[in-house]
Amino acid sequence: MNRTGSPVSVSDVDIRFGDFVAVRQANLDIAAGEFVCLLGPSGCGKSTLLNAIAGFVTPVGGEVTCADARVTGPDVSRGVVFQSAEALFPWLTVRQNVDFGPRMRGVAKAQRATDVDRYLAMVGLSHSADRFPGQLSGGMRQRAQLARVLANEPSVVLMDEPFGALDAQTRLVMQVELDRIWRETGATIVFVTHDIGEAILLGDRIVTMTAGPSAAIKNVYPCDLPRPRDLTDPASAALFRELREDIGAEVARTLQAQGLDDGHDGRQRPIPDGADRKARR
Ligand SMILES: Nc1ncnc2c1ncn2[C@@H]1O[C@H](COP(=O)(O)OP(=O)(O)OP(=O)(O)O)[C@@H](O)[C@H]1O
Repeated sequence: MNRTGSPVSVSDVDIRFGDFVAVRQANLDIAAGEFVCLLGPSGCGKSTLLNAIAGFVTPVGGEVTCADARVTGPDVSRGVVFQSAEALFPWLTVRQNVDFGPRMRGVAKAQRATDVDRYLAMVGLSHSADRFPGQLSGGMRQRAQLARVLANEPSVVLMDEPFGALDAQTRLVMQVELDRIWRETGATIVFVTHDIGEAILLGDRIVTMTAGPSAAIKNVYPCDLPRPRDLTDPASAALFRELREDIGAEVARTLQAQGLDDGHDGRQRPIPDGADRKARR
């Protein structure tokens, strides 16, 4: 990739949908080349904040800047990888999907061929270049989506639960691969997830959000554990517990607001004696 990562700045951002306040007063400075994970309970506003950075959603207050330029709409310099691989064009092969952006941008054919081969190799899809998306597994489709985004040489890659629909084993492989690809490209990555382990495996910083409506940035956890990371090492396990308490408190607030409070506070409780034990086996 020719471009290096760009810094992103979210300043006093308020986002509304009609009367509904989705995000309020969000502030976050992301350094060039940093990997930041946005973590929070379902429906809190992670995707909404990511969409504001992408330029799909316009804040009603504050601003988002990328490389010091105000974000006013989508741009190829900020590539988005979605959870659903339906973002791929089903009528094009993997190679044609990856080639699409550079072709639209008028990159010369010979250059495109070299670049597309490079990105397909980077995501481990060289052998499937001539297959159609419908002929790929879920993990392969997400690799293809990532290659298609990288082919546009973005300085910022925005990922919205990209591995959320994958089985646990494939997800683990993809997390390791993404860690490697991020280091190879130097892109800034903002990654939305509700999976605490995934955030610890990937993030330089983990940003938690409060439950919505009016979601706010709650805490920022620096994570400088050596890579590749191991969730079973004591430092990771301690961070996992801290994050579980943080997110658990927000889940409890959501349940309370919905009148569904079960006393859940993010802490592990002992398994009660009796019949309940059977249900948990
Ligand atoms: N286009 C929209 N119009 C109206 N409300 C919206 C719109 N997009 C999102 N919302 C609302 O904003 C809130 C935040 O949604 P968002 O998708 O950002 O949450 P999330 O944290 O990404 O959730 P999940 O983890 O379940 O994907 C939700 O209450 C949602 O219903």
